[in-house]
Amino acid sequence: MKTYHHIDDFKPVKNAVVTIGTFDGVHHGHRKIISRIKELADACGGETVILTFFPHPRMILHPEDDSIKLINTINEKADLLAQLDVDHLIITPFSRDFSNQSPEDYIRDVLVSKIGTKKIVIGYDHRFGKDRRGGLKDLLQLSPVYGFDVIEIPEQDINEVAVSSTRIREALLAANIELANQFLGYPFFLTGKVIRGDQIGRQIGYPTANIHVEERYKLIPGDGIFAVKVQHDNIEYKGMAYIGSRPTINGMTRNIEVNLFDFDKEIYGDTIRMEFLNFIRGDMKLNGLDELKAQIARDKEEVLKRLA
Ligand SMILES: Cc1cc2nc3c(=O)[nH]c(=O)nc-3n(C[C@H](O)[C@H](O)[C@H](O)COP(=O)(O)O)c2cc1C
Ligand SMILES: Nc1ncnc2c1ncn2[C@@H]1O[C@H](COP(=O)(O)OP(=O)(O)O)[C@@H](O)[C@H]1O
Repeated sequence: MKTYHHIDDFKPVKNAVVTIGTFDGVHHGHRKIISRIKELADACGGETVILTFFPHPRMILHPEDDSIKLINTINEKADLLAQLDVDHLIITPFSRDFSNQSPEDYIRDVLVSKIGTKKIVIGYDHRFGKDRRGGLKDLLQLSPVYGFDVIEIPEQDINEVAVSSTRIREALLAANIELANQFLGYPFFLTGKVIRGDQIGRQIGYPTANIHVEERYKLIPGDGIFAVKVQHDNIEYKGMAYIGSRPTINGMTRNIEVNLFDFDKEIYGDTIRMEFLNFIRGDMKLNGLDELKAQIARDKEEVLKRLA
């Protein structure tokens, strides 16, 4: 898959089969749409193109605004789409200029001239152009003029996509990993850098790599203890993760930490990827470090059972 960080970097391709959307999560519903464009492209010897928008204007205008939470970072999304063998991913900033184009200009300049659209697969309710004035109707009207086909994704499929995204976000926020993963069709994951913590972990025999996720818009699951798989330096480890504010030691910050099994290396500054597989239990305020240590030992047994 080729990725372009601006629409202007893309050179129109022959027989572009295009779809447009956010594709947050790249879940079951999204995969169905992607299968559709791949089938259409195969049938006409064309190439699949996904047009997605990033960053959201709210992120640029209000960088301190933390309210946007997404299942995937833009890089994670690109990786997931690459795994699905999409040919081209165009990531374009949702700038004022871009959104101020009239529907007609958008169709002619972006879809036809810049992308070379021959077929567009689009949700029944998709809106574009200034004040979101453009829609399916405009595409259908102009399709004979510019020689492309419009394939509508019916309401039922679009609703399924929206419902899945909402359910996944809600499930993750409620630490219901199994349900989120069921909707996603793959284990939810995050990626971050290992930073220094209070170095209490090693004192109780469970060192934990504290993970800093750079993208503030990445959705972090609700508090709890999780069975995880961690990739570090192309090796996969089993482990147990903790998300919470460490009430036992009156922690001040919400941490993402992981104790890796059969591992004993200093990895500060390294990047790790963590896949969430099971929820084990909720966060608790234990009575001192000895109780915490005993509880973590029980957690480990439970995690090993789940990951067996
Ligand atoms: C499997 C596991 C379960 C944990 N459960 C709790 C808990 O229930 N309550 C709590 O306050 N901290 C819990 N912690 C977090 C510990 O308090 C934390 O790892 C410890 O303070 C070390 O922090 P440090 O990495 O900053 O040194 C848990 C950690 C792990 C790895
Ligand atoms: N099995 C392990 N799991 C996680 N981190 C480990 C492990 N073994 C060694 N480490 C190292 O120890 C660090 C965690 O130790 P800890 O005492 O909890 O310190 P900190 O509070 O700085 O995280 C990790 O960042 C990593 O560099």
